Amino acid sequence: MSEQASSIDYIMEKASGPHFSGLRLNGLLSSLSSSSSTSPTHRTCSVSASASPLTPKQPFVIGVSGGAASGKTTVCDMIIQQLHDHRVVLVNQDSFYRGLTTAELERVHEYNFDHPDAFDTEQLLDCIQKLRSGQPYQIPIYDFKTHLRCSDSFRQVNASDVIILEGILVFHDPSVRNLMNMKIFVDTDVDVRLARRIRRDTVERGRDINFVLEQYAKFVKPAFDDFVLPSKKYADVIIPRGGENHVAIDLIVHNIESFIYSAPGSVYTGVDFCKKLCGVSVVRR
Ligand SMILES: Nc1ncnc2c1ncn2[C@@H]1O[C@H](COP(=O)(O)OP(=O)(O)O)[C@@H](O)[C@H]1O
Ligand SMILES: Nc1ccn([C@@H]2O[C@H](COP(=O)(O)O)[C@@H](O)[C@H]2O)c(=O)n1
Repeated sequence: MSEQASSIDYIMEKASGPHFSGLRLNGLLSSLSSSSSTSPTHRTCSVSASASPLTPKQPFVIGVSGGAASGKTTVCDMIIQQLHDHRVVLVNQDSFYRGLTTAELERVHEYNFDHPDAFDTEQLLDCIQKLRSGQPYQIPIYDFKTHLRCSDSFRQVNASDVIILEGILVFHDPSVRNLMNMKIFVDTDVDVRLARRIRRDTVERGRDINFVLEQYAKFVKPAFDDFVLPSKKYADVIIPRGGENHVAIDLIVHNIESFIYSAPGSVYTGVDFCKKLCGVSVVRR
């Protein structure tokens, strides 16, 4: 054990006598989180109480929405990196795209991938409900080049402390949205999103520039205005500039950790949380 960790243990043990009542973390954390959520100016560090209350050891569910190429995946990766002491699973809404039929494939230029009906939301809901109740799930694998799902392989996902659900329309369906304990919207300038999309779709997805621009004007932009932007109002936290915004990401991670450490039935103790605040790595019991 490092010198820093052992001295924190010493301080906590010393404080655990008659004075310990002043250090009850559950009370401290709930009062901190309720005070931050009451003021609109502090919304960036509040956590939604909209989902049903967490039961012991139930995973913390985070929804991350925003326009295509806004930086959702990048923000999720940064959160996951910082939560390295915990079991975190990332679920992409993209994995639940319906595979196109032969007739749809023949007229792919006319297919709207940005409409809510393009996703199998029933299956996505089933996935989040199972993961939330601690069961494993086999997530489909979607191929953006063929517009089909892999018929014989899946990504096996196991029980975790935190579930992050990322996608353009994860706030659209109320039954999916209501499973979330925290909702984040990544807010990136429209020109930046389009520039990134052109690069990604031509370089990584092997698409023709004319297809990309036509799809953008016909489907992506209108669907952003009709479905994605209106769902921004459900967000608890709005991150301007996505992954560049380290301050917002640090605040979010801190808030998630305070919930993990104070959840009823948590495997962590108050000492763990104090260690974490002091920058000491905490190992799961
Ligand atoms: N802050 C950033 N600066 C530069 N490029 C970025 C930044 N964030 C994301 N990107 C790039 O933009 C593209 C889309 O980002 P991604 O995180 O996958 O967005 P989304 O998941 O919203 O589609 C990727 O190629 C990624 O590398
Ligand atoms: N076969 C497909 C499926 C989806 N798209 C586009 O992907 C975008 C959403 O993905 P992000 O990772 O950027 O959130 C969406 O705007 C769809 O138009 C596609 O082009 N082809």
